[in-house]
Amino acid sequence: METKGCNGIEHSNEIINKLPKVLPNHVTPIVNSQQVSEKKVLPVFPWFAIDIGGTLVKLVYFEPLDLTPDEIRTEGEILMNIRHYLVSNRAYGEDGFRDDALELKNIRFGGRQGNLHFIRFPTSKMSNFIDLCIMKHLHTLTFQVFATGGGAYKFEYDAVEKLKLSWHKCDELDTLIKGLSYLSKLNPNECFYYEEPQNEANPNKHPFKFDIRNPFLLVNIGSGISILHVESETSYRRISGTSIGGGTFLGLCCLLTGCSSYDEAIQLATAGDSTKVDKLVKDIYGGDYERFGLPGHIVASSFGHMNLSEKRDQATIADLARSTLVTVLNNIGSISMMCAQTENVNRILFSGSFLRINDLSMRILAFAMDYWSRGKIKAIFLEHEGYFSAVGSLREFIRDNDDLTTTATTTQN
Ligand SMILES: Nc1ncnc2c1ncn2[C@@H]1O[C@H](COP(=O)(O)OP(=O)(O)O)[C@@H](O)[C@H]1O
Ligand SMILES: CC(C)(COP(=O)(O)O)[C@@H](O)C(=O)NCCC(=O)O
Repeated sequence: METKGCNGIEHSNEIINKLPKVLPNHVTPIVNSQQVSEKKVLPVFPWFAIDIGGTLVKLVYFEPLDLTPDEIRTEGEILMNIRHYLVSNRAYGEDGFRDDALELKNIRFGGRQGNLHFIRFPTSKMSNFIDLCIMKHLHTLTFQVFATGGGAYKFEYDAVEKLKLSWHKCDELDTLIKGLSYLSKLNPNECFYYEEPQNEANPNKHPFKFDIRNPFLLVNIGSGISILHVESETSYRRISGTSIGGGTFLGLCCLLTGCSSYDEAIQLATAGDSTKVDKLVKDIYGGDYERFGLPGHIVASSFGHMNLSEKRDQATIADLARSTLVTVLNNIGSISMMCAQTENVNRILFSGSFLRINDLSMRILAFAMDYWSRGKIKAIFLEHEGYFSAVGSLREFIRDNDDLTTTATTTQN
């Protein structure tokens, strides 16, 4: 027999059988034995946090490796069940995935030793996920959940009324910086840049030694885009934003090419040629527009060829996908550049799941920042792309304020 799974997809019984059976509710909130220092009382396990975004739900789970005999007795069964299902699988039905390449092994988190796991599934399946939790009593594994992203608000009623959870909402931009602060210190390879972004075969990727104490621009490319001027770990302003983001790329690609997933859209874009679709400066000038420093190879008009039927006939779906990507990137690039210049910063960090499996976009952005700033502004990218808010939320859960002693100061643009 097949059963509706985590994301509304079919699970085989084999997987369902691995799911935890009804387990006692964790009725004790933040108490317990995990006293790592005299001052710090940590919550009971399991430790996880959720970021419910406009497109993707990101879930992080900390798997402890240093359980005390006491914890094994009280929490061991629950953790074994989670291990069985979450940690030993890479896919959960058709839509849920554990990004095992991103797993951080044997790290120190909140004074404990363990592995940090990264899991995602589409937000459109969130209701199915809640139903699955009810059906399989998954919500009884924990007492409280720390949630961030717009869905922390949107799904609050369901979480509280249907799952009977103590639901703690965290702001997605506060947690974004909190997560970035933690991972960039923990992981020496977290931040990186391309020395030769135009060299497709070897763009020369290097780790970037990032110091969060110097001001920088953080451009979070999710469904839409938020642009933050971060002055330190405890102070930032959301200076701008644009609705033309990752959701726009994916939505337009689905419309124009008939593709049905982000991975497919990126594959198409990688194979395509945007110059078949976009009108370049040289298509208009026959060469460069020298007087104002516009080289012939840059795009004068995105999709500018598509008014002509013969050009439309020549353009493949891959070309359309590539042009959609380049259009979105040109917009992100020019807004980011303007913001960096206005705010007088020379580092732009790009985060968000739009950059997942998207080396092409990172190279395009890196080249554009370098070219238009004449080498003054550096584009920096992040290995854990869209997971920072979830990690920041997990830090909120364990009240890890080692490097963020107060809630960040924020100002709306
Ligand atoms: N598996 C995926 N499914 C859908 N979109 C994806 C996927 N992987 C990457 N993306 C891209 O990431 C964007 C969402 O980024 P994310 O940072 O998770 O934002 P949000 O928090 O709004 O969900 C999508 O709009 C899409 O461009
Ligand atoms: C509303 C949002 C903060 C939600 O975050 P997301 O789920 O897209 O990561 C973001 O989509 C955004 O900043 N949009 C741009 C809105 C604007 O400034 O025009």
